[in-house]
Amino acid sequence: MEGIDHLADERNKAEFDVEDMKIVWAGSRHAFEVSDRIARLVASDPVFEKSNRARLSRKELFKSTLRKCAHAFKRIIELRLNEEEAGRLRHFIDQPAYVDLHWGMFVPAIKGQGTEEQQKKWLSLANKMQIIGCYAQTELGHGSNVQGLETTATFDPKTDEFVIHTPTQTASKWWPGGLGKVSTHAVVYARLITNGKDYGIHGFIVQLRSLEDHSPLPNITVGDIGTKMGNGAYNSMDNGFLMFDHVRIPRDQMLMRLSKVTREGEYVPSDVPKQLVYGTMVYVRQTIVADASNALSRAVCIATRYSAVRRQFGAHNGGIETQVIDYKTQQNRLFPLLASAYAFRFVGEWLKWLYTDVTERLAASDFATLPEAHACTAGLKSLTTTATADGIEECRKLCGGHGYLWCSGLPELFAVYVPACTYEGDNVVLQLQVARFLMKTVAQLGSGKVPVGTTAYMGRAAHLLQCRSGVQKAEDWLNPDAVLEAFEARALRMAVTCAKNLSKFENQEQGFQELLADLVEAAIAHCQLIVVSKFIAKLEQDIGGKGVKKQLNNLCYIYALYLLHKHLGDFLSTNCITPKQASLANDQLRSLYTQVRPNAVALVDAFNYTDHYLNSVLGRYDGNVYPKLFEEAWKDPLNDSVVPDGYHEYLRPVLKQQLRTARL
Ligand SMILES: CCCCCCCC/C=C\CCC/C=C/C(=O)SCCNC(=O)CCNC(=O)[C@H](O)C(C)(C)COP(=O)(O)OP(=O)(O)OC[C@H]1O[C@@H](n2cnc3c(N)ncnc32)[C@H](O)[C@@H]1OP(=O)(O)O
Ligand SMILES: Cc1cc2nc3c(=O)[nH]c(=O)nc-3n(C[C@H](O)[C@H](O)[C@H](O)COP(=O)(O)OP(=O)(O)OC[C@H]3O[C@@H](n4cnc5c(N)ncnc54)[C@H](O)[C@@H]3O)c2cc1C
Repeated sequence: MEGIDHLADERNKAEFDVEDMKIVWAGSRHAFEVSDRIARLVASDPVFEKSNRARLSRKELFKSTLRKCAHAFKRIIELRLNEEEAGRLRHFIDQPAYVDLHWGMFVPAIKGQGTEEQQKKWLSLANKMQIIGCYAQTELGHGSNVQGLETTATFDPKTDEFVIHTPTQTASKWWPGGLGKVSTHAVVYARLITNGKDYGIHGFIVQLRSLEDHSPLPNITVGDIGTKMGNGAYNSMDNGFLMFDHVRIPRDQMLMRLSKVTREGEYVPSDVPKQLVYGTMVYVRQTIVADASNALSRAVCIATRYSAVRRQFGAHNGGIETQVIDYKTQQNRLFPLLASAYAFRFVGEWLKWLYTDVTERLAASDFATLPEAHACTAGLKSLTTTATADGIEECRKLCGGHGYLWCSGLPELFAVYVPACTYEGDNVVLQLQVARFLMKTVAQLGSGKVPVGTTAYMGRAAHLLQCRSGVQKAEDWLNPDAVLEAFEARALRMAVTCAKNLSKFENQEQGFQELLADLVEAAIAHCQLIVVSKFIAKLEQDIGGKGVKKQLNNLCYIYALYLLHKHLGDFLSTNCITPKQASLANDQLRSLYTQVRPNAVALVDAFNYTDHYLNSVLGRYDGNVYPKLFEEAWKDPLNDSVVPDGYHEYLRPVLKQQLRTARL
């Protein structure tokens, strides 16, 4: 059956041009060509083989990760890959590794917080990987509460040095990726103390290991924090612990772009907002949003192809059974995830634009949009990672029993992805940041300050607080204004209700703590509005290609109406829609599922994933699932011998009843 495309019928049904959709998914023809070329390069290189990852011991997995990273670096140099191509190469190698933190956080932290001189010195080393760095912020006792970090950096004017110290066990750095076994350097976040005064958290470049023999430098204790969830999965990463015993570094290793300490030990505060010290987190949260669509689309691609291959029930007189993708229940679980993958793609594109815009403004000393950029990156990171992690698990269930096999690709994908709900800010803690931003915006309504950007809708409070949806028939739910109005009214009404409830408390902070759960829900409603509105905005762009826009339109309204259905309680209790309108939305949703059904396989083909990248027997491009499941089963070490190890010691005595006591 090798060489036969078992999904050919599905592909023939498609009503749009897949090649054109591939360009839309990639973002541009250029981006598509780069991704396509690099994905094939990785897939054809035996060093990047990954099908046996789960069977490796932690040590073997880690060593093979080091090998892959070194080989990737060699190929980048040999092929003279540019930054974009190198990034795609690391992406398609698809193995969490120290390089993610080196390129993803260490380098950006120096770029964002280092002076020009510091950038020149440290980036020239980091860019050539003559030093390897990590981002050491979280401590054993403090992760979310950055202000609560305990590590100290005390200035010693006698020697012009900072003394980096871990005063307690809870102050030990704990979690930084790449720290455990690899990094030679770290950007360490510590409390800056000079002239006996604590000036709060600042970043410092600290060398951890010898560049000669890799041993830890004196007074530094460093190691790996231990095995994490899942076989293979995130265990290729050396998340580490780190303790300093009065380690001295030169004063000029404090990242001084924002604030400084002079030779005399005087603290010179920054003339820009102090929150810019959190800038690396804003950057990474933005990349995590862009990455959510990769992970979700991968799971959806596997579940969609397999749902088209898999048949259950419905056979009459020995005929073939029904493809499980034809069951409305399967569609109701799968198609909203397909739509979410596209929605997150487009909101990720938009967030990248927002981040670039705020960065340019900051460079021109315009800080006005920083709070919004923080709220958007925090809220969308939280929203998209939660939905993606849940979505991957749903895809596993959509694949029935075979989804639970490691070779489905889904267990490992879930185990690698799920910590995204925690790292770079716990998802609840991040939504609370959005809630604070919303409460401030609501408080300013009526003050003459006009809300802008993603909160511009709040400026139409007079209308949105009292409007009733005009939807009268199912098709009305395909009207962008109707959908936007319902989402805007719901988000605003939830925020305003929270603000009203807050105002009943004398102590605002106490009130905030009391209302945390409602505030998170209001923040989620606001973030969902952002995603829906950016999908609708995408449809307003000039999108070419046969039938492409129609498909995107269907997916956009599936995303919106599915959310409406899922959060019906919000929409009904805030009187944004009536039960009748909710029922019409459901009718429309079912109709959209029917329209997407013949296009489903082509819509996941548009992700252009190689079989290597998917690493899934169930998600194979050719749909040749069953023989390949057998092949994988035969490869399992338990099948190396017909009679298992341990038979003579532990099975035979049981079977032969040699373990029976005399009494029995
Ligand atoms: C394409 C491929 C891409 C792949 C993508 C993968 C990349 C890497 C992959 C994987 C590796 C994972 C690596 C993980 C790394 C980490 O986890 S690093 C550690 C991350 N840690 C956190 O995120 C901690 C979370 N906590 C915080 O961010 C903050 O402490 C806080 C919760 C925001 C609270 O801050 P604070 O204590 O200061 O308290 P507040 O009083 O609430 O805030 C003060 C004001 O500051 C504003 N604020 C807060 N944060 C920011 C920010 N980041 N930017 C701008 N402004 C900020 C806040 O709104 C307050 O403002 P106000 O005074 O006006 O109200
Ligand atoms: C795989 C992985 C990689 C990581 N990589 C790095 C790295 O490279 N560098 C680095 O510095 N760190 C890293 N981290 C650490 C990560 O950033 C933190 O774990 C994260 O910020 C969450 O903090 P925490 O662990 O302290 O959670 P906690 O804050 O202890 O959260 C525990 C619970 O308390 C709740 N909670 C906490 N505060 C509040 C509040 N104010 N209101 C309501 N609820 C609250 C949370 O919602 C959560 O349910 C990594 C973590 C993981 C899992």
